Amino acid sequence: MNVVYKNANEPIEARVKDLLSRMTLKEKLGQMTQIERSVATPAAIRDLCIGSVLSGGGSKPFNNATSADWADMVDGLQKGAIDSRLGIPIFYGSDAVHGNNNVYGTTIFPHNVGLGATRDPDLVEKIGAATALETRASGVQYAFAPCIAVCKDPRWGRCYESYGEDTQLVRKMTSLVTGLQGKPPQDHPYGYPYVAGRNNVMASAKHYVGDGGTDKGKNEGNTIIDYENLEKIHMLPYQDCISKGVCTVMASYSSWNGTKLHSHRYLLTDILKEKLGFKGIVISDWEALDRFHSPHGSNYRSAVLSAVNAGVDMVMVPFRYELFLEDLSYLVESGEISMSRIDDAVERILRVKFAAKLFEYPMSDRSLLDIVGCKQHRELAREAVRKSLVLLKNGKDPRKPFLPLNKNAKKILVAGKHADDLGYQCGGWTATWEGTSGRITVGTTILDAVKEAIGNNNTEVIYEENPTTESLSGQDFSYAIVAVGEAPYVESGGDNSDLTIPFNGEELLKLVASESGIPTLGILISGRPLVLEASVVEALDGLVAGWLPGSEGNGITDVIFGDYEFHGKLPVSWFKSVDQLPMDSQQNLYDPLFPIGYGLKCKN
Ligand SMILES: OC[C@@H]1[C@@H](O)[C@H](O)[C@@H](O)c2nc(CNc3ccccc3)cn21
Repeated sequence: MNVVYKNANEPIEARVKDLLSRMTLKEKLGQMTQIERSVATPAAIRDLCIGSVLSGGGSKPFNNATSADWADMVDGLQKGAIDSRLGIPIFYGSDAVHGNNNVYGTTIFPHNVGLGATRDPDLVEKIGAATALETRASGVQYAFAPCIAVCKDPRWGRCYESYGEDTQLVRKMTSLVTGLQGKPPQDHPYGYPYVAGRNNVMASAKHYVGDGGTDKGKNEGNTIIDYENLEKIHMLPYQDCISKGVCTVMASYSSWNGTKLHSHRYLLTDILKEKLGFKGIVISDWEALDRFHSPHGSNYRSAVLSAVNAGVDMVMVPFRYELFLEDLSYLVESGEISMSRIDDAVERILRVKFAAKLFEYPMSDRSLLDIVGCKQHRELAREAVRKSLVLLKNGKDPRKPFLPLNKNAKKILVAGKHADDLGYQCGGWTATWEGTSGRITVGTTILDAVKEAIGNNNTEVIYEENPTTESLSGQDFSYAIVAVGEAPYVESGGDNSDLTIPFNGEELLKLVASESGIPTLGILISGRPLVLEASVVEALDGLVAGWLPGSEGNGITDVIFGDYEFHGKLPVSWFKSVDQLPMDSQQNLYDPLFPIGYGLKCKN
């Protein structure tokens, strides 16, 4: 007998209609439920017809779990789904936001602020394709990326997750969706979800809408702006993602003029689904419904009512899923949530699952394991690092450029807290949610890269994380490379209103460059512009914004030693003082230290 929904030759909409008609209410509500790995079991997934499982930032089977360990975990949960009455597969979501960064040994690409500095959408598309391969190798079919926030204020703790402050730049970088999902055929229907095949993942355009425009950059805050500017500044990148067939859109924790996005029917349904024609899934953010009321998690049924009726199709619960299902079931039985709303949500979920070919390929493809952290991907990441670095100063005298540095110098000092710390280089959303210090995965630090670049020359490389005038005196260094910057942070933990260089970074730059009088290149490893006193810039011979480059530190030495030319241009305005924030490059009063788009070349 031809069971339409099980037949891959049937049109997707026919499969959706057939499967929906076979589902009980309980199964439909289960599909709208996304739960966290730590509370997921094959039995619960089977019995409740759970639609999806996720790893919250850093949630993994065990420490240093490899891609194969992840694939074992995901496949184990998928078996529960396949054993359910109708055999509807789950999709497993993870924040693969700069590579498959939760997993040990994967390629870690520069965070989005650095990719914005490249101005290279083709490169970003390739990064998406590489990320998709390494993500699928771990069994994960769904990446919570790209973040297409237009970050208008660097005080925002998620500034580094944004490609920049300019809408048109962010629009170009939505090419990541095509890299992750694959390129839809010419005749692909507008707004319809698309995934090319097993080497691709579903993407999530986030966080809809205006997350990067909140007042004073407060994370999960309030974006105070009229609709015309909300659309012009923050919504246009969603149109680009929808036109590329993005499978999901994640709602923002933030509010628009005082109303939470997660309960905003006009923006989620009237605009996103109806006006913009989005046919995929609107997914909530983590515990977003628990944050509707105070105390956290209170009045939950009311939050479920608001969010689902506003247009949220799948809820990233992620822990209290029995309560979610109980409340949702009550609200449907009572008629406060209509069956047509439930059917719309479930149709969208099934549509994405059929489009992603999950019914045909529910299990991981172990043949992909060899591609994880492979040379080709690391070379791509190294290219991205090269192209992301922005040269802000090159010499105290324009006629005497300081860079490129001499690989055959007699004696080089490498210093600073960020010179030999892979975790700091990678930033947040790496190995753990917040990110950490140290050798957190496979990669090359700045110090490693300097030593590799110097090779067997007679050059002496001295490393001191925290030198003093005493330790430096009489050492006769040819020059110094001093890497300073931010420790990793994430979300509200990164909200910061003074934006000075942590760990006394400015003092160290001054100590090496002026007090010790060593010709010095400063490298700033940070997710955003930081305060640079004029005296510090003046004291330095060279200054480079390195952003959060990820695992391939060689990309940094490629350009500072002149094997490649600098390419990067600022994706954000570099303020003189935080009193100037938020900066607007369109205003006459615009008076940055370095303007958006600024970036020197080495050789001219
Ligand atoms: O990891 C899933 C999502 C991620 O995709 C979103 O971009 C991000 O907003 C997000 N945040 C959390 C967890 N947030 C959290 C905040 C405070 C305490 C515990 C968790 C999960 N997620």
